[in-house]
Amino acid sequence: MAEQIDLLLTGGTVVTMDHAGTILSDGAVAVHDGAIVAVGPSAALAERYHPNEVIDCHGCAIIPGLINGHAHVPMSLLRGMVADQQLDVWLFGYMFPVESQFVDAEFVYVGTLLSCAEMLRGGTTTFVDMYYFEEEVARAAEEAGMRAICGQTVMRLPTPDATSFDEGLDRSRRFIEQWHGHPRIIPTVAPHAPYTCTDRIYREAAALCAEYGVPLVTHLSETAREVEESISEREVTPIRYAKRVGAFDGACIAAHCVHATDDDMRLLREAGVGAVPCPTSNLKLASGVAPYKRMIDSGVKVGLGTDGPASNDDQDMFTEIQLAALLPKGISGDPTAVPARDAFALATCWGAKAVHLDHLVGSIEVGKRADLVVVQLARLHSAPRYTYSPDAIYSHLVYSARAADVRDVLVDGRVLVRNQDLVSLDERDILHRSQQIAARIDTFLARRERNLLAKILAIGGVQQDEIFEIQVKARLDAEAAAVVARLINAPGVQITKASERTQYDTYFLFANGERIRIREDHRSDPGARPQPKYTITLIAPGERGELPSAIVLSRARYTAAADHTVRFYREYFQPDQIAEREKRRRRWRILYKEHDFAINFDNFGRDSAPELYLEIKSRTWSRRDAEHRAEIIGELLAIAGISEDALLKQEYIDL
Ligand SMILES: CSC[C@H]1O[C@@H](n2cnc3c(O)ncnc32)[C@H](O)[C@@H]1O
Ligand SMILES: [Zn+2]
Repeated sequence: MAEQIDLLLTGGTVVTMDHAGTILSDGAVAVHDGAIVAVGPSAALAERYHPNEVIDCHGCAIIPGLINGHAHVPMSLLRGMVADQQLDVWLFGYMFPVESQFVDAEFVYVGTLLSCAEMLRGGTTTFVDMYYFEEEVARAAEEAGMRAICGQTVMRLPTPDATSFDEGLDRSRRFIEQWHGHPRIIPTVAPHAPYTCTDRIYREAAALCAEYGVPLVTHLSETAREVEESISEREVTPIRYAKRVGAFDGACIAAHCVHATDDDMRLLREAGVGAVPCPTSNLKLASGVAPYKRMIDSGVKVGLGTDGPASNDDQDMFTEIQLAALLPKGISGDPTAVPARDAFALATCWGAKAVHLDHLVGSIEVGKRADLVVVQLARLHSAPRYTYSPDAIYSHLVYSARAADVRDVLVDGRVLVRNQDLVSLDERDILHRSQQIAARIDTFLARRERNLLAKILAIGGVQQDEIFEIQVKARLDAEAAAVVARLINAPGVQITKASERTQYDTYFLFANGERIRIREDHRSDPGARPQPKYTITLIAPGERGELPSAIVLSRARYTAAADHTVRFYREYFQPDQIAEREKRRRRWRILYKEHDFAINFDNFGRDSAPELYLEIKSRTWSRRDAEHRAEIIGELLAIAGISEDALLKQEYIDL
């Protein structure tokens, strides 16, 4: 008598991705209680089973559900927000500031629903995520019916859901406890990357993963710069560093590994770490092309991911598979480098190993969960079909199939997409809610992009010094030393501090008159700090008035420590013009008539042809006080013997 089962998919080309590479041309898959109970010829299974439901798969391939090994699914709401930037500008200039303003539980929930809808329609059934408010990712993935490893992100910087790492770790523990044991959702913790984490963060995250037997998720060796900085700061590559701080003690999923060295690959293989490059994102952020072939050949468990939709910009695993097949060919000149079958394995059986879920998914085999995808084969862009070679189906799936060819999707035997319609999610409602959130971000960015101060504030650490700066400048001649000596030795002048420094200034000039100065300040006087000091200052034109004697009163300067490179700031602010100045400066801080002033003796020239200037400056919060100080500066000029016609009105950058 025929056995009663839940479901039979029949009449399709079954691409099992099992160890033997079995392909059944008129094949069927029997599903019961969420698991695959038989795989075989359609006729045989039709005889053996009495299914409650039959899905006719003629003209289609039945493939294992695709595995997206690295994603930030809520970031679908940031898709298309900024493009064509390097990783640091993209991340520190746009993602982090916008996330800190807008990412909350609702953002994460709606963004995840949007991604789940997109992924399901494109044949992805499992994804590995790392983001904030990860309990909302888990909730949305659960509602969508998908399988997911959900990593609660931790780092040393404050995040949208935690003000410190300790708070983030507590949150991760609560999240893991809440979801641990769920049949499809694996909760875990995800230290963001070596450059945003400390040894302690990795060690404590690894200990938490060990306690619950869940994989640790992280980013490693995504860009060449990351590797260079890791070597110069820690003397090891990010991958060796991750091993040193315990990230590989249990199961680990390492996103990207684009710049993994041969030694790194050995470490990854020995520790059984899953390496998950993200071809589109790695190209779009110009991070590079992962060494797919060398990683595969050296026995590393390799998977594939989309990365977040803000750097991809879609979550179509068919594109990633195609790129993983094409890129190594283009780079090596060897068309056999990563054959279609291997590329397809990266998103199925090998991908499952890379995310440590190969006991459940990744191939169509008896005993595995019924995560299955039905792909139409006879579309305009993929017709006709050849069958003389067993490999032709891989070529078809890798080079011509697209996400839009996916017809039906099952996870755990439950149909989630039927005839290209989402069963578990309300597509129209998700699109509406997504656009509402994006509209708020759009307004915020439109304002911010027009406002340099807001842009500086967005990257953090700014002191809002809205002050009056009173300053006067004079060009000095051969008598310069005598002029300065007269000034600093004058009766009533008390020197409080003296220093010598070389300053390298880069000015960004904007059409509206605003300026940004990035200063590298090296002190050379005895006892000075050995490290240069980097500052970024916004000099807004603000209210600018001139007092007697060419004394300039400017308002609104905002200064912060400059944590990024000049290149970062250039790409982030996109100035209309750039100018550079180098000067040697002797500076005396003096007290005169109970007010403090800075006397700067500046040399822009070479020793053989010095270009000498004297600057007298002071700062205050009050306009009235500024005017009073301007009068005192007039007295100091008289003491120095500087006549009115030696005074300059311009800033150095304008001279
Ligand atoms: C770990 S998710 C949280 C955090 O990571 C940022 N992010 C997204 N994609 C990348 C990437 O490719 N490299 C580094 N960081 C990335 C995202 O904006 C979130 O803030
Ligand atoms: Zn990522």
